[in-house]
Order: sequence, then structure tokens, then C-alpha cells
Amino acid sequence: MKVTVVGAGAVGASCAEYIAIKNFASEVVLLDIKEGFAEGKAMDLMQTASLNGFDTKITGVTNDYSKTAESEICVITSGIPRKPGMTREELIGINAGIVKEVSSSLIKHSPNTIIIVVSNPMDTMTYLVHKSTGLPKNRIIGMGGALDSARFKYRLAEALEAPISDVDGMVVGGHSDTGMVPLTRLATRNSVPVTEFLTEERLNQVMEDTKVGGATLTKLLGTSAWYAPGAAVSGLVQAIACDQMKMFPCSVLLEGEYGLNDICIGAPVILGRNGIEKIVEIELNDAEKAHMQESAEGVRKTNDLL
Ligand SMILES: NC(=O)C1=CN([C@@H]2O[C@H](COP(=O)(O)OP(=O)(O)OC[C@H]3O[C@@H](n4cnc5c(N)ncnc54)[C@H](O)[C@@H]3O)[C@@H](O)[C@H]2O)C=CC1
Ligand SMILES: O=C([O-])CC(=O)C(=O)O
Repeated sequence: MKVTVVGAGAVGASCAEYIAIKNFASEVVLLDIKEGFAEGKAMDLMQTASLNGFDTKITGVTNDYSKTAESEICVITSGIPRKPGMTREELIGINAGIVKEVSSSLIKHSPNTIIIVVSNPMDTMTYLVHKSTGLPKNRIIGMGGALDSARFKYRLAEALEAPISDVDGMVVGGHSDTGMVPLTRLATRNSVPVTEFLTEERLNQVMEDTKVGGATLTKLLGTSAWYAPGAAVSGLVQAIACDQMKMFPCSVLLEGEYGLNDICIGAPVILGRNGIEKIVEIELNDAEKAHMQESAEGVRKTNDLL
């Protein structure tokens, strides 16, 4: 299994590291536009192989797409990250051009690849890849919900004073500060709804903390996060590579599901060898449906800027 990661910056390198540590891929190609940067990151990571016990071969290349040929999965992390005080949507001006060019170059050398879009504003960048490449919808996946759900579980565990492994929960909707829809009604601690343990007020706080998870880290770090984003991408890559049929919320082109059309937005999907094997439609209550519609309006506004 050959995987290409475009962008050897914070998220791309973290993603390559987690993929290698999980030891399921034969090769990871890191590609960056900055001369020598991906080569340096790849060499540094390869020097952890004997320490971390992995056999995945990581190579770095400067903008040479011929080295990415026949990749089964390509991850796009190239583009600028936000700075404190910015929204993800403000990145569209620079990132749209990068994502369009990168996806086209990848497909030239790997026509059968599955693309995972990470660059922000992610839902709109995923939609852009759909519109500009025409790849089948099962082969274009946006990563946001897997990360947002991990942050949701972190916040739920904090509120419950429980270990994170006791907690389950999912975030759907757009990957934005206002558009995320954390499904508190369905979140559980060991199969017991968290609503049994937490007040509505505390759950609302969990919800709000989850939605601004990326902004909170951006304020602390001066740039956006990379460890959890890298780990989340590696989870999607592994589910596809190992045909795990695992369920993750991902940004996916909807055609009627959740009452939405012609939009990429976070919804639960099953990931396996063909990429998106199935979109899972769960029954939302009226409030959740309204949040999802509001979230979609936000994503559409950003899509209109393309
Ligand atoms: N979807 C999500 O959940 C998340 C998305 N992100 C997004 O991922 C993107 C990357 O973030 P970081 O890694 O922190 O940024 P970074 O600045 O550390 O790395 C980006 C890399 O992309 C490279 N690059 C720029 N143009 C390129 C091109 N045309 N071809 C190849 N490489 C190119 C740069 O040289 C740089 O090394 C940002 O847009 C950020 O907002 C970040 C975290 C989570
Ligand atoms: O916050 C950002 O800009 C990066 C991102 O998407 C995240 O960490 O959720």
C-alpha cells in the first residue's frame, strides 16, 4: 500500500509519522513545494524507524509528482494554516488554488487513487476537488469529523471526570467554528447516555468547547494544531488500507441524504477498500436537523466564494 501525503508541514509530517508507526503501509511519499523540506522531514522520520519499530519506507520529494505514481491513497495537507483570530474560511483565497492544482497533479500519476482532503476550509476544499476532478464520490473524502469527534470525546471525558476510553460520541456537520454539530443526545459512557450524568448546561459547555476546539489550539500555539489532525487522518488511511469498514464522520458529497444536495459536509460514513463504502443516515431530532441545515448554509456561503 503506497500512500502520498502532499504538504510536509505540521499536519502532513504528523500524519506520515502516525501512518508509519501503525505499520500497515509499505511506503509513504511526502511531497512539498519547498526545496528539500519533504526530503528532510522524511529522513528525520526514517531515523525514528528503528526506535519506533516500523518498516514503512518514507521518502521525501520536492514537487516531483512522478514519485507519487500509483499511490492508492493521497492526502492533501498543502496550504496555509490560520493564525489566532482568523477563521478557516479566510484561508480560501490561497488554499483553493493550491488544492485544485495539487489534486490535478496527483490524479495524473495515480488515476485510481482515493483522495483525503485536509486543507482548510476543508468542506469547501473537498467540494472543489469534486467539481474540478470529477472523480467518483466514494474516492473523495474530507477529514474533519474524525478530529472533531476526538475533541468532543476529550471534552466529554473532562466533564464526566472519566477516562476517554469510556466515552463515545460523534460530531457531524461542517468543520467550522460555528458549523459543527456535536451529537450530545447520542453520546455515551459505557453505553449509558451522557445525558444521565451531565446537566444540559454542562453539555452545552462541552458542545461549545468542541466547536471552537481548533480555534482554542490556534490561540495557544500561534498556528493550528497537528498531532490530533495527523492521528485522525492516519485513522482514515488505515481504515481504507486495511478494509476495516469502520464508521467515521467525514465530509462527503451528499445527494439527498440528510435533506441536502450538491454539498460536501460531515456525515457518518463507512470506510473500506473503496473509500466511502456507504453514507450512514441516522435519525436526527428536529433541533439536530435544524443545526445541520444551518451548518450547510454556512458551507454553501463559503462554496459560493470558489
Ligand atoms: N481538516 C482538518 O481537520 C485540519 C486542517 N488543517 C489544515 O491543513 C493545512 C496545513 O496545515 P499545517 O500543516 O499546519 O501547515 P504548514 O504550513 O505547517 O504546512 C503546509 C505545507 O504545505 C506546503 N505547500 C504549500 N503549497 C504547496 C503546494 N502547491 N504543493 C505542495 N506543498 C505545498 C508548504 O510548503 C508547507 O510545508 C492548513 O490549511 C490547515 O488549516 C489543519 C489541521 C486540521
Ligand atoms: O483550526 C484550524 O484551523 C485547523 C483545523 O481545522 C483544526 O485543528 O480543527
